[in-house]
Amino acid sequence: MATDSAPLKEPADAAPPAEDTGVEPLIRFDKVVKRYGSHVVLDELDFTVRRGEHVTLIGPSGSGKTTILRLLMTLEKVSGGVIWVDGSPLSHVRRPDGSLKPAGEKELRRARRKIGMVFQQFNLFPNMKVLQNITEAPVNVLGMDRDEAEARARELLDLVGLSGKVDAHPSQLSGGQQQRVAIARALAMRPEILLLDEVTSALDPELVAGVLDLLGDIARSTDITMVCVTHEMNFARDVSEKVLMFDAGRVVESGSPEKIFTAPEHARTREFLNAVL
Ligand SMILES: Nc1ncnc2c1ncn2[C@@H]1O[C@H](COP(=O)(O)OP(=O)(O)OP(=O)(O)O)[C@@H](O)[C@H]1O
Repeated sequence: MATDSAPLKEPADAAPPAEDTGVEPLIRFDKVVKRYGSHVVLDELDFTVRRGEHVTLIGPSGSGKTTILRLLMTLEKVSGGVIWVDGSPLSHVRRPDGSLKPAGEKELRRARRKIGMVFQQFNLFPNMKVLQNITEAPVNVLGMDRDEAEARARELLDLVGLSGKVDAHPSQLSGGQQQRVAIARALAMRPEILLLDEVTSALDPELVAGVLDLLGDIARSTDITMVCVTHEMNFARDVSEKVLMFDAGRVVESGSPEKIFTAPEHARTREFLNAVL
């Protein structure tokens, strides 16, 4: 992974600005900048996600959607601005005087526990059986009792329709089944936020609908907050309450799926949707 050597800008204000509604959003990007060398990928990006909301990020290739998820997963560090999660800075820690400084690896690891991510390429541990893939992080990161972790893993495998595959290795599963295990693995950490990064892009076409149906069921039956990057516009329409259209590292338009897909206001949104729909 390339590292970003650009110095971190100190945020001017250590308190998150209040929402219009008076309710602090679960996620707030506050003038977030991400640079790779001189390439500015996110340009003073502001957006919020409410608790329990399902938000889809759309936009052309290279507009910064995956970067946003990687920043939220603390796999990357911001070059400027602050990411707030549940009223606390994700990207920073508070000094005793209330000012903020960039978070170190330890704080980032702690922050990561609230957030689960499912990747395009599944990223399962190939040498571990399905059950161990799911119990590994709860046991070793959260310190959960192994029996409890296994009981939870079996419940989750039931939820994703794979209770018969407890002892299989990932290589013995189809792509769709591997992605279901990856979803169970993310949920095993009981995250408040689930990040989905083009989770069906690597699947054979006949497996896509099953995985999307499962995610739709999870969205409807839990109170988890979801941020999805997807090229599946029907999924975005069915599952999300808010769609954010990105271009060149900024939100050019946001709104309900109905508004974005049927009456987009911005020319870039219309161009993008004409190309993908
Ligand atoms: N580790 C890295 N080092 C250098 N540049 C990077 C790195 N990661 C991403 N980029 C650049 O950042 C920009 C945004 O990438 P990102 O993957 O976030 O876009 P995206 O909107 O998710 O695109 P896509 O829809 O194609 O996945 C791209 O120009 C990409 O080349």
